[in-house]
Amino acid sequence: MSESPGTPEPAEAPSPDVEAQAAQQVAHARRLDTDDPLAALRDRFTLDDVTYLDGNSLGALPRAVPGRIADVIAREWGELRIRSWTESGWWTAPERIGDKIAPLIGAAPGRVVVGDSTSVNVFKAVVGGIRMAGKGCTEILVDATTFPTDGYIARSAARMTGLAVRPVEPARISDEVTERTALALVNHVDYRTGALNDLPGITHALHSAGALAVWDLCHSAGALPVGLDAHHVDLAVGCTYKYLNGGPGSPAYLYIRESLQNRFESPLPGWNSHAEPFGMDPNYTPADGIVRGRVGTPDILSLLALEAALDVWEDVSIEDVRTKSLALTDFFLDCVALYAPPGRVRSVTPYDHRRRGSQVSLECSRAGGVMDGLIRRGVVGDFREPDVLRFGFTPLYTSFVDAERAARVLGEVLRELPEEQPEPAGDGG
Ligand SMILES: Cc1ncc(COP(=O)(O)O)c(C=O)c1O
Ligand SMILES: Nc1c(O)cccc1C(=O)C[C@H](N)C(=O)O
Repeated sequence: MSESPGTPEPAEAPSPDVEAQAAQQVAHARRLDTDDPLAALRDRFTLDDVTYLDGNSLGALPRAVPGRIADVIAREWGELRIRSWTESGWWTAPERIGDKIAPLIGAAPGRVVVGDSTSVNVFKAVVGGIRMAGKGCTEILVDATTFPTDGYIARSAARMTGLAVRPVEPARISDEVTERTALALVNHVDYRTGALNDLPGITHALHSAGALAVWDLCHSAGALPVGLDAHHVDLAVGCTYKYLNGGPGSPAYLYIRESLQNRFESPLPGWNSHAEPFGMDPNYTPADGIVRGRVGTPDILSLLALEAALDVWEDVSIEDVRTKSLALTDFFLDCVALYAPPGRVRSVTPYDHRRRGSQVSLECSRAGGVMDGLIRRGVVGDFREPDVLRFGFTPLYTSFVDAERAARVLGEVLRELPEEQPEPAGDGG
């Protein structure tokens, strides 16, 4: 113990014992990479010497994207110009690319449409869901731990439709839902802790009370099986710039359960969702099916970059991705336990596989400074207020060597940046 409170203790060097164990861990990581059936996919991404563990915020660049976008710009836009809406398939891209995402989230073709941001799709899903709910409904439930944008949009949607909003922890939703609940909006994986919520169980409980289930898949799509159709989810949204690697600001998607599609009344009924968009009818008639989820002219460059990014998934099973994700996060947690000075970090990500997404979040004092130190040494994760270090594992390109290196460098940074000491207690006078 330090003799003078408030004075940081000198950094401790790792013991020779830890160094020997580290050599063993490196060898183990190499073996795991050699045996990894997904290892070859890493070459399909542009990566460098940096250990990139921030794919849960912005996925890495798939190598196929720049060439595809160069062709879209030079040929489809530069030469074909307006003809590309039909000849290059621009007009139908939102549904076509929706069908490419569909198998990754357990949806049949015709249930996913791509376009707009996640926030805009949350608005469509929540208002569209409220419009389909029973007449006596007076409230919606919102995941109390949600990424903030969902909460902001849900509160605005509720105000517009005259319903109340009740924040509820995901684990309590099944007990809190009542016959007055129109729907619940829940994050599948918590952005801060990486905890995986029980989509089948919560969806079932909502349905038993007559409410709809609306899921935000931003932190699960592309990292683990979702099973939207199998679990009868009503509506879902998600972004494509994290584990789907679509690029900064790539368009989000909306899923509508097949049996609800022709009851879905969009709160943003733009001309692209009209049954006859070129009829120029002043009266609105919604298109059949998932096309109803569209709004206005799609962002073609981003949409086609996403389409090229999704080619990486050809022949990849989401179950294999999940197996690797759990192995990576297990291995990282083991390495952190070995390298981090005792008591300096605490995982807020569940150890139970059934409750874990594809990131590890470590609570740590001076987390912002610790993440700066990691980034300076070439390990990129991120920091979320007030004290969480996040490390995202993208099984398509993250290796076990990455996981070991990140934990080892974390140990070094923690030893160099001693814990904040509590203020000395005053004498009360
Ligand atoms: C769960 C969740 N929902 C929504 C968003 C963002 O929404 P948008 O794509 O509109 O920025 C994020 C991340 O930015 C998120 O983590
Ligand atoms: N969407 C982002 C952006 O436009 C800039 C920076 C970060 C993001 C993110 O995706 C943040 C992310 N959803 C999170 O979990 O914190």
